[in-house]
Amino acid sequence: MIDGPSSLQSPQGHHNSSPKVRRGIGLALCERLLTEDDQIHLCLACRNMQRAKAARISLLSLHPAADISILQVNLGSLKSVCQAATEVKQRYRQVDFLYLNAGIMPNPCINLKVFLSGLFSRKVIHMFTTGEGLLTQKDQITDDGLQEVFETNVFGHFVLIRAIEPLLCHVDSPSQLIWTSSSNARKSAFSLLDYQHIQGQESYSSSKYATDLLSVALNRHFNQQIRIFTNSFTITPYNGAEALLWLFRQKPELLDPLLKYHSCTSGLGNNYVESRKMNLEEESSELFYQKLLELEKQTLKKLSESEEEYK
Ligand SMILES: NC(=O)C1=CN([C@@H]2O[C@H](COP(=O)(O)OP(=O)(O)OC[C@H]3O[C@@H](n4cnc5c(N)ncnc54)[C@H](OP(=O)(O)O)[C@@H]3O)[C@@H](O)[C@H]2O)C=CC1
Ligand SMILES: CC(C)=CCC[C@@H](C)[C@H]1CC[C@H]2C3=C(CC[C@]12C)[C@@]1(C)CCC(=O)[C@@H](C)[C@@H]1CC3
Repeated sequence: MIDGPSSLQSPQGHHNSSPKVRRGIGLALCERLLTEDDQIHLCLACRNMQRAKAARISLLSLHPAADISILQVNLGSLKSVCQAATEVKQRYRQVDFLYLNAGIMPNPCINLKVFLSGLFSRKVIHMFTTGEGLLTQKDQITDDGLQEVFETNVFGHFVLIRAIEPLLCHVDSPSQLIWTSSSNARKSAFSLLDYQHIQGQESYSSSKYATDLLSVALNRHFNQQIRIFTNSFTITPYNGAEALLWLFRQKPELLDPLLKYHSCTSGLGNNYVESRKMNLEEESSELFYQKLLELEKQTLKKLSESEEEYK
């Protein structure tokens, strides 16, 4: 099984030999999965090996008998994604659960006007749970020539899924693909004509809506995977992992691919999962899927040509 990257960081943010564990949803999920069943094999796919090792040590301190391995992957680099996929195919015959957890929101900037008017309106709870229209981000371009938020949150995952497809599609024991979206996903922030969100300033909202769209198309094409979402601004990573853990226990064939599963916390602090219909059309999901197949073809060709040049 592969988990999304763990969230670990040294106290000052730079990497040293013993980084402090920064607890994100990925690590909280691993802890909860092992508490549920410590016989599973966990593979932590992380971009930073120091943090991955520290995450492994932290998990082993709680579950000494656990079987945990690590793998390097930077989702913002197609070369790294392809190398990771090759490594996965060498190591495993099947992946039962693929949790796609990594997601970035670089340089967030709060719109104070929207925040203050939201604070004194009836939409205050909606604002705090979805952050709708509250934040803008400054995106940048990766070495692959793609928008960083799009490549990290969407395209890197997409290429990885497709590259390890043979390990996911076993007829007798289908795999589950669980992809973390957000309640910040917004249709109006996304455009099929600008799916990388080059022109706007809400790349995070756009990328999470793209995740929702893709999950529907992936489900249609593979019919074995499911998609998930972590709701609202999570008070703790433990709460944020609620829906992810709940999905671990579900039979995928009983889940509706047009629903999103939200991790929620009540006023009394109890966690629960709520499903809500996604605001999307299946035709758009298919169109987007086809566009990504085309982009994958182009970018992988460019990558292999540049690798040939360096030989
Ligand atoms: N926190 C919240 O309120 C909510 C979060 N979400 C979503 O949940 C997911 C996890 O969020 P959370 O735990 O809060 O966030 P964190 O920032 O704590 O964790 C995100 C993880 O993604 C990893 N990552 C970032 N970029 C890359 C990359 N290029 N390649 C590989 N891994 C990468 C980071 O690795 P590294 O340790 O190297 O930085 C980090 O471990 C995200 O997808 C987020 O969008 C959704 C709704 C609400
Ligand atoms: C300036 C003061 C006093 C408060 C600002 C609060 C915001 C920083 C905060 C309110 C709602 C939050 C939120 C998110 C980020 C931080 C807020 C805007 C997210 C956008 C984080 C990532 C997600 O995926 C969303 C679900 C969150 C929605 C709510």
